[in-house]
Amino acid sequence: MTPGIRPLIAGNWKMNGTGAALVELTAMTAGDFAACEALICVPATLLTRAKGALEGSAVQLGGQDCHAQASGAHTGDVSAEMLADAGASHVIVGHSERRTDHGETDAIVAAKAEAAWRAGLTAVICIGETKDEREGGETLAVLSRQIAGSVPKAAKAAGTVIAYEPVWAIGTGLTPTVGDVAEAHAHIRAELTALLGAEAGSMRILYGGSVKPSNAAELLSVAHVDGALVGGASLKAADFLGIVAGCPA
Ligand SMILES: O=C[C@H](O)COP(=O)(O)O
Repeated sequence: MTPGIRPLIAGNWKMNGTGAALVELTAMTAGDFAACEALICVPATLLTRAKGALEGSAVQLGGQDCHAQASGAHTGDVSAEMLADAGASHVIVGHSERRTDHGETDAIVAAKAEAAWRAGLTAVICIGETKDEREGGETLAVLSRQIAGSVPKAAKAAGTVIAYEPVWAIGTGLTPTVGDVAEAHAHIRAELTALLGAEAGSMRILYGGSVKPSNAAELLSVAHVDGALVGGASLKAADFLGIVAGCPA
């Protein structure tokens, strides 16, 4: 936690969910969000129906990626403006699965963050080291490089969230030690401050990678951990709300 920052618990459904999954969203709306903000990033095919399911609730809606351009000949892509039109308030950019599966570079991620702001969306910019990079002692250097390349200098706390996701912790059940999380988040805050100045002090830094109800409270108690980006455990309302319950009161 960072004093003065309200935590954000963000779910990322990845390529999961058809209309039948909307019952989980409806169930999430009954949660107690007194201690945090909540966000669910659904597949693009579900955005409009998810907007309906979340109507009137505190749970915000996000997309999982956007193209850097507003429109044009980019078959299969979705622009930030389209996400906003469908009811999204946030979009994830630079998730490691996009960086790996689609060859997204830091420069592409930065362009997507700027596209998100152009459309009035909050950009959730993902960074994180691979297993090989960690074992090679390169974690902090990788984070520095990704921040320098993926976070535009115009980033404002109101429209930007940083998500630290060690790639080797995603979907594996493995998590870094609390000490390792604390070191990484403190380093990210320092690098953001060097890049953005005072604006960085109120920018949320989320932790992602095998967050579940049983470890949420411990992870969320670490300094500079201002919420979580949750994959698998965001697919079921009971698990997601169990993580929300881990937010310090
Ligand atoms: O975007 C979410 C992350 O990739 C974490 O996924 P996970 O919670 O399934 O490990």
